[in-house]
Amino acid sequence: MAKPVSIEVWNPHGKYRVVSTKPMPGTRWINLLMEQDCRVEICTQKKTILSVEDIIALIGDKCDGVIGQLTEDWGETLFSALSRAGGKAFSNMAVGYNNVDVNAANKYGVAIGNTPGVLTETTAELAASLSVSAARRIVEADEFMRAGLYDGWLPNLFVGNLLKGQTVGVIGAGRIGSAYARMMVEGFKMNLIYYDLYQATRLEKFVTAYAEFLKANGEQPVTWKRAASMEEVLREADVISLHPILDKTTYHLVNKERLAIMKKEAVLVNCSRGPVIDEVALVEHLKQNPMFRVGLDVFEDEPYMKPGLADLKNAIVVPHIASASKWTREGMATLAALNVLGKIKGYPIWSDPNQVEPFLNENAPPPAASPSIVNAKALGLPVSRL
Ligand SMILES: NC(=O)c1ccc[n+]([C@@H]2O[C@H](COP(=O)([O-])OP(=O)(O)OC[C@H]3O[C@@H](n4cnc5c(N)ncnc54)[C@H](O)[C@@H]3O)[C@@H](O)[C@H]2O)c1
Ligand SMILES: O=C(O)[C@H](O)CO
Repeated sequence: MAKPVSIEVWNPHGKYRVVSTKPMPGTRWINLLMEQDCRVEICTQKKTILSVEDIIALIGDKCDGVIGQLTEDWGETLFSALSRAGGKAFSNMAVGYNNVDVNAANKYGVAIGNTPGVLTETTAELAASLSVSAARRIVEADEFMRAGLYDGWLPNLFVGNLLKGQTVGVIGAGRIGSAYARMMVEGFKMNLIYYDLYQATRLEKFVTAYAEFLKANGEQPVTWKRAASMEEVLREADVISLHPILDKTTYHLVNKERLAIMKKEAVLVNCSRGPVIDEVALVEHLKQNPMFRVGLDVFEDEPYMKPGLADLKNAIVVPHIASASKWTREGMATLAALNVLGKIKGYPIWSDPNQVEPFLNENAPPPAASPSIVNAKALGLPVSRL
């Protein structure tokens, strides 16, 4: 039997019981739920990653919906517990939902929400920051200064890579991959090569138009290419950023063999999910190739790093903060709450989960719809006509 968990309660007499497994930024999400007759219970347990047993205790005997986190294992056990408690909806406060067994949710008729769009630019900005920081050795240089080692300008001090005119490679050119590509192409005048299962038409159009603009101004135009294979990107690009979803097809997408075909001075950035890279192979590659650099926001066995990674100067490591801007995190909380609320209230599903702005406007009530339910089709949920 799991120990009781500590909770904070809002609107104790609300008709519907909604549980959030973590305190989330902002108060709009709480207010929106309370306004619609929800009693909101927030787990305040001082434990970063809740176990399945902790969450079962939180769900209790009656629970209409749960807002959860990407660190939690939402599978058969939790969906059956939620269903027994009368629950109809679960939403991750994240766009990625590789921690959720959607088939198990379908079996119990539980709608699964995620939070796309609101974190696209914030995440792409961190990927761009890691790219520049790795290319220009910013973290190493900062540590050097703080250690009191700087005793004057030197021609060879922390020499890194120029981005302008080099090639940026994007693997997974969806929402975030495309936003990142635009930042690197427009901001640093890099050429683009990308690999995705689908054609990124809007991205291609953007780069074409930007190239024409540069040409008209007498500057060298940028170029783009959709690669036929991932290997082509790895071979040709100087900076490579990974932005696919994590599934069976992307697990260890970057492995020992693929690292070996990359340029010796390439920069590799990962703001997707840790297991997309074989981290043991990466540590070995970094040791053998000191001019190869990485910027990592995510790790294979989060919160842990593979042995040796933390000692390497050619690795920049940050703790899964790519979506951590105030506006984005508050927006993620709002979207997650509205996903759960929408299902409880029997609202339809928003027709385009890429266009979630109407839900984020603080000056107007949100549309009567769930912003993004990933198993809407499987559950036969109606789509909003708004
Ligand atoms: N580090 C963070 O804090 C953070 C923040 C946001 C998102 N993410 C991760 O980023 C992922 C992408 O988010 P998004 O909003 O851009 O999603 P998206 O669905 O818009 O983009 C994912 C892209 O990956 C492509 N893809 C899928 N399988 C592929 C394969 N085998 N090879 C190449 N491409 C493949 C898809 O076609 C799609 O274009 C999320 O699933 C999440 O895991 C991480
Ligand atoms: O998938 C996501 O949304 C991230 O990992 C957290 O923002």
